[in-house]
This record gives sequence, C-alpha cells and structure tokens, in this order.
Amino acid sequence: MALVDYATSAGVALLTLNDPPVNGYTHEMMKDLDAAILEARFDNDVHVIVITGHGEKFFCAGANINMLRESDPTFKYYFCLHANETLSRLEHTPKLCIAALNGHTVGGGLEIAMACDLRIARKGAGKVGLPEVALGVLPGTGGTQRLARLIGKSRAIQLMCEGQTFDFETALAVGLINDVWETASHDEFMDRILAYSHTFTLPDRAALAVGRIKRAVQTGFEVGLEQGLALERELQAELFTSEDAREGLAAYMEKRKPVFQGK
Ligand SMILES: C/C=C/C(=O)SCCNC(=O)CCNC(=O)[C@H](O)C(C)(C)COP(=O)(O)OP(=O)(O)OC[C@H]1O[C@@H](n2cnc3c(N)ncnc32)[C@H](O)[C@@H]1OP(=O)(O)O
Repeated sequence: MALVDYATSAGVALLTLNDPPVNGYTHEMMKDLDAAILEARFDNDVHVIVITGHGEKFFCAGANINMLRESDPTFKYYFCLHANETLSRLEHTPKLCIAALNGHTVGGGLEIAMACDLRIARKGAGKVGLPEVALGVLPGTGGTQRLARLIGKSRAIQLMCEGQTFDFETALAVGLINDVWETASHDEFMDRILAYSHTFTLPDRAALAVGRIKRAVQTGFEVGLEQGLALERELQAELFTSEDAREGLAAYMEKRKPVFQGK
C-alpha cells in the first residue's frame, strides 16, 4: 500500500495517508486506503482503526487538484464512486474508527475524516472545511451527505456554500469534531491518540460490544426508527450469547475488573 502506511499494535491498526507534501488523495491513494480498510476489517486482532496523515502539517488537503484537472469526466465519476464505496465500507466496518487530525483537513480530507466515528484534532495544527465551491464543484466524496448529518442541514449548506476553512475550535463548537487536544508536539499527539485508541481494545473493553454499538448507530441512522430498533435488538441478542457478556455480567456481580476476550 504505497500511499497508505499500515501498521498494527495491540489491537489498533494505524493507517497513515502518505503523499507529501499535502497528502492530497488520488484514485491510487483511495485504492490503497480501501485495501488497508479491508486488511483491518478482516484481521480479528484489530479492534480499532486510526487514520491520520503523514507529517505535521496535513491530514489531507483533499483530492489532488492536478488529478482533477487532467482527468476526463468518466475517470472523475469512477473516482467519486470508488471513494463513496470505500468510505461507506469504513463507516460500516464494525470496529471503532478514529480520525487523528494532525494538520489541515480540508475537502476530501474532511470527507475521509467524516466517515470515521470520532474526529480528534491537534490544537493549532491546521484548518478544516469543505472549500470545493471555490473550484466550481461540490464536495463529491460524501461531503454534502455526511456534513449535513453531523451538523444539521442549514449549517452544512452555509459552510459548503461559503467554502471557508476554519480552525479546529470552531469545528468543535459546531459538533463536527469530538475533541481538540493541546500537545507540545506531533509525536505527543500521536502517542495520546494511540493510548486513547487502546482504551477501546481487549482485554479491558468489550471490543465486540464497541463494534456493535457503532454498527447500530451508523446503520440505524440510515433506516427508520422501527428498523433501527430491530437491528439493535438483533445485535444485542448476539452480544448476550457472547462469552464477553457472560464475563462482564459476572465481573460486575463479583466486584472485579472484567477480562474480555472478544468472543
Ligand atoms: C471530490 C473531492 C474534491 C476535492 O477534495 S477538491 C480539493 C479540495 N481541497 C482544496 O481546495 C484545498 C486547497 N488547499 C488549501 O486551501 C490550502 O492548501 C490549505 C488551507 C489546506 C493550507 O494552506 P497553506 O498552509 O497556506 O498551504 P498552501 O501553500 O496552500 O499549500 C501547499 C502547496 O500544496 C498545494 N496544494 C494544496 N492543496 C492541494 C490539493 N488539494 N491538490 C493539489 N495541490 C494542493 C498548494 O497549491 C501549494 O503548492 P505550491 O507550494 O506549489 O504553491
């Protein structure tokens, strides 16, 4: 995966978008991201996926504008289609996915981050926004749909039509990102991200339950309430038969720390 570095440690897969200087994404990078997501998805030892950008300045500056200029409409259509499929796959992978915003997160970069479950940014490291309108296009790899679902229709339309980029604190205030962490360095930020990610892994956290919570919410948001409740019941019935539920319930009554196995 030449344009996406892939590494695992103790239940966490770290995917790093790597195409300096701005980690702009191309069709090739999206294919590598797709491969990395599948790798993490089918690795039973991976419970959390973290996506970040190479370097200290950019998470991802969006689609590579040179590629958009030089390609024909058919290529661009398939580029968007494949990005949609990749990011939907990420959104529906039953493992918690955290976007670690290490720098500028704009255009398609924000669209990748919005397909993650949590977005945590390093204070002062960059700007965020969907500025595609300035290029005469719209945020076409999920931006119009996911931004509206995250922050509401009206504010989403305003942000995309103004096309401005803004700081992480503003993004936090409108509910676009979950947290802004002040750290002395990029390395400290990534160390904290990985330590936080590990809190969602075995043996302390029931990773199966984490994955099912994610699936219930992500899929539930796309269907009506009754269907969402039905899905929730089915996932819960599945969890109730797990060894981890037996362990969690027993540990509570025995006043001890549970030891989850992901089974
Ligand atoms: C379907 C999906 C569509 C899309 O995603 S379309 C792309 C949407 N993205 C954008 O429009 C972002 C454009 N970039 C910016 O607005 C700025 O960058 C930032 C605010 C993110 C950062 O600003 P600063 O720190 O001042 O960096 P800098 O000098 O603007 O950028 C460094 C070099 O990187 C090039 N660059 C930036 N973004 C892209 C990109 N997305 N594709 C190709 N090149 C890009 C610039 O032009 C420049 O180049 P040089 O050093 O030669 O002047």
